[in-house]
Amino acid sequence: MGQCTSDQSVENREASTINRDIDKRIKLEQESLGSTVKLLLLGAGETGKSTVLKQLKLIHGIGFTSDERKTFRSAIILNIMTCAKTLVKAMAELKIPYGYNPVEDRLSDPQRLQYEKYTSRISATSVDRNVTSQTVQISSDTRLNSIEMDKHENGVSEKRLETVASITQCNFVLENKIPEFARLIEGCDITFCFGSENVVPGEIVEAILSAWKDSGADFIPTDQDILAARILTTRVSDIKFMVQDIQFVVYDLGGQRSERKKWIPYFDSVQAILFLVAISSYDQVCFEDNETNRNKLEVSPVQTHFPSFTGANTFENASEYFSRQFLCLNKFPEKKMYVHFTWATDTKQISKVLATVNHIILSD
Ligand SMILES: Nc1nc2c(ncn2[C@@H]2O[C@H](COP(=O)(O)OP(=O)(O)OP(=O)(O)O)[C@@H](O)[C@H]2O)c(=O)[nH]1
Ligand SMILES: [Mg+2]
Repeated sequence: MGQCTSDQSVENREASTINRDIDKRIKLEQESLGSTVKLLLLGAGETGKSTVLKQLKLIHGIGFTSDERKTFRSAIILNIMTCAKTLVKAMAELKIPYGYNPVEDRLSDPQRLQYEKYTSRISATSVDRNVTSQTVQISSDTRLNSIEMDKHENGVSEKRLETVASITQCNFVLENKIPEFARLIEGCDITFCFGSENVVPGEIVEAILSAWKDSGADFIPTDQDILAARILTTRVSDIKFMVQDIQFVVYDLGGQRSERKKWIPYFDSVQAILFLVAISSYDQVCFEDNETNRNKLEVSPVQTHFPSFTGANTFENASEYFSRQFLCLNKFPEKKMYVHFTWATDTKQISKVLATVNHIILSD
């Protein structure tokens, strides 16, 4: 009995020490939460939320670990291959020859516009839905090794199409297929074909393929390559950083329809929501590059998709119109809404916007 009592008092003492520790931790967390600014990155899929999170890592000096770079490397290769599949299909359907040079070989205007429209949709339609943070992986699978490459083929061939299709249909990257893939699309003007606004812009595809030829599997993506990489978010990730002695925590949530049910628990004690919209997706064309934009606005006038838009079909008018559409949705005038136009993949531009956002939050 005596033994029992003494055991109980030891247990009680231990329990109360643990309780005290827990209370202390909760108090500390509450104190630190008091000076924490919580932000959510929300918006539909492929609007640039994860890109902004990557930018925050760069801007606040956190950067990417070598494991992260390896994951992005796999994602980039898979992105390129998936885009290439669409590209090769488009070239076949529109009868655009390999070796096509957009400057010297003028396509007929309707053919060119149709092609531009087709390739500008690559980002929206052809990204492999299986490229998620969980599934990106490299495999040296040799099942497809027997594919015979038609290296010296000129012009579009069924065989070439089939080869790209088989290389890209797997849910993982066949690393040993990269050099073959590089040869396969050697005949087309990659920069033009991929454009500057697709999931992986042409310049990056070109750089990656040439790096691959030079360094084989040693290719490590740069920060800019990583900003262009597309990995669909299925896991919430966050980043913490300090601004003027205040801790910011930013959550990146998946924007695909199936992911949006995960948003609800994150609304507690949120200071601001950064809601991202891809302005180009009014019909899946790009707004960022002035020259291309203006061409594409001609192909796909805003009024066709938004009949209430009555202004001249210009970039400025359309931007102003979309901004008004969003501001009108605010049902709570005491809650302020600010609209910023930016390009999430451009670190300089995005850091200016984020500085303004921080300023607004801290002065409220
Ligand atoms: N051209 C252009 N591309 C962008 C921009 N922002 C993001 N991208 C690209 O668009 C693709 C999708 O961007 P993400 O940041 O992964 O999109 P997300 O909103 O996180 O998408 P989910 O995770 O599915 O919700 C990536 O390949 C980015 O590089 C932009 O402002 N301009
Ligand atoms: Mg994302």
